[in-house]
Amino acid sequence: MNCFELEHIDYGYDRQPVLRDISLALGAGRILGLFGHNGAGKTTTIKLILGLMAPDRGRLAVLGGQPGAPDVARRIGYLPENVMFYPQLTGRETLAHFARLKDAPRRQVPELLEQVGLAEASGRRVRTYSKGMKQRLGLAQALLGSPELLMLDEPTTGLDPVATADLYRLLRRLRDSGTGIVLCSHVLPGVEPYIDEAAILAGGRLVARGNLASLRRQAGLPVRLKAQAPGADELLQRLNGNVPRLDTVTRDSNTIELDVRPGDKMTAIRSLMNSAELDDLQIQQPTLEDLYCHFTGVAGGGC
Ligand SMILES: Nc1ncnc2c1ncn2[C@@H]1O[C@H](COP(=O)(O)OP(=O)(O)OP(=O)(O)O)[C@@H](O)[C@H]1O
Repeated sequence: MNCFELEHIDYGYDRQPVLRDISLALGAGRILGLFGHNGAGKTTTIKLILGLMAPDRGRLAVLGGQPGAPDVARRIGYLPENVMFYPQLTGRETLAHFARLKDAPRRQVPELLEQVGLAEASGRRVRTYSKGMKQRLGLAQALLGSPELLMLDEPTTGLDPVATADLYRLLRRLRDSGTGIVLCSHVLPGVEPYIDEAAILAGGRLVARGNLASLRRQAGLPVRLKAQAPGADELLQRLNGNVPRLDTVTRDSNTIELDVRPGDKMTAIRSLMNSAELDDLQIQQPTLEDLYCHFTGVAGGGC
């Protein structure tokens, strides 16, 4: 069973279209990165999955049922973009309050506070928490009830690099235990190793979706090769004889740096490896940021 299935969804606020013809599904035990500029419709997509509003057109199934139905809603964890708490409650009291609302086991309260690194601060009032601590408390709240589908809207906001890495490791563990996760963000650096697939929204449409390998195939962006050799000139000449289309070349006396088309990559690598002088070779595939810029650019947005 998929965590959710959206088929040809349209949605607009006050008849202003925001989402158009969105089809997207998430399987159990997968992490989907949902990306788009500010206002692209990421939060709106999440709210439709939560059942907070109904699509104008299209079919939407969540955890095999109707979005918003009580037996579906209690199996979903959600971290909103701007998480709000009662400032006078402690972290522990806050989580206990949400556990009651969600009908989640009380024993999860200390376990989750420990898991998000707030065990020591759990007796402090939330008004004394930093932004990152509030964000972690929000994450603990989303994890109450061991959700089958976890949706996180900009979860790294306010987190320092160590806390961000901790969050991604935690998400990986949850994914490995079968949770489907949507990671919604306009912050791309660092997220690439942790997602199984990406969906890119631009202009209200889903302009790309798939795993990174398939997005790279679809985009056909050049692969960058960086080679170091004492006779870089000679290396370049040999390469020019073997690789039909080099897009760009920059070099100094010991380095050549060039972009080759994906189909020419292996020919270029073999040619470089055949050189006895080659000291070092680095291969840089297009990054998630490159792919994002490509697909939003094609849709008329750009980076
Ligand atoms: N309650 C609302 N009433 C009217 N328009 C809205 C409402 N909520 C969102 N919008 C509009 O819908 C569009 C999509 O907003 P949404 O919040 O889904 O984008 P987002 O991709 O999550 O953006 P961000 O990265 O800034 O959070 C925007 O143009 C926004 O102004």
